[in-house]
Amino acid sequence: MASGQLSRVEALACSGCRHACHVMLYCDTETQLFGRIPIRHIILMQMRFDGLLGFPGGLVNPQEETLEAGLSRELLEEMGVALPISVEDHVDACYAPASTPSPSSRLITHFYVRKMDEEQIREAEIAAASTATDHGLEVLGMVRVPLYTTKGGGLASFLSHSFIGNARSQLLNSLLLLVRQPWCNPRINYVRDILYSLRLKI
Ligand SMILES: O=c1[nH]cnc2c1ncn2[C@H]1C[C@H](O)[C@@H](COP(=O)(O)OP(=O)(O)O)O1
Repeated sequence: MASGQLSRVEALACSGCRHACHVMLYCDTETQLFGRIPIRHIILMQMRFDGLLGFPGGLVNPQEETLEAGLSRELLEEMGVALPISVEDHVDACYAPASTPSPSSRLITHFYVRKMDEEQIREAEIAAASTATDHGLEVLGMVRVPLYTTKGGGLASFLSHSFIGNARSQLLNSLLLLVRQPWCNPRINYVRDILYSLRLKI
């Protein structure tokens, strides 16, 4: 485990720590941009009220509910859909940079990754812009991550925006996990190629 990272159990053992849970929802897709650029995956992020990009989710109090139940509750508010999140979807927990001198009140950010069907992703996008109570308030809109390069743009441009907390590294680490899955289609090596071409440390 990399330094600063915690297991779910270690994170929950921190008495007094605050916990934030966020999730990367994604699916495979056959659709092509301009009918020729494969999109391959739809990965959902959101434009937050503060103008920063992040993943759906929020603060959870483990004294009152499980991390996963709290994350599902946040998803209902932000995306208008009740998506069950399980412990198996938990991929990472780490301390957020300290904003207070007291280590016991530090924020731990938990990250989940959940694969869905394309139909479910599309339904969630529609609900997020229609029935979600946070729409236009805490959440200005869902955005898809462009997983390709275009002349002067694509993933590189997306990554040059401002992200909340460690959301940018959560995205990059998840992309790398995605390409390392044994079941992964070799086509997906394009992600590794893109990250190399961006000279990102991977
Ligand atoms: O996407 C994220 N990745 C990592 N950390 C994040 C992300 N979004 C927010 N955060 C951090 C920074 C925030 O202060 C806390 C709480 O998150 P937030 O979503 O703003 O919580 P509420 O909706 O206010 O419950 O987590």
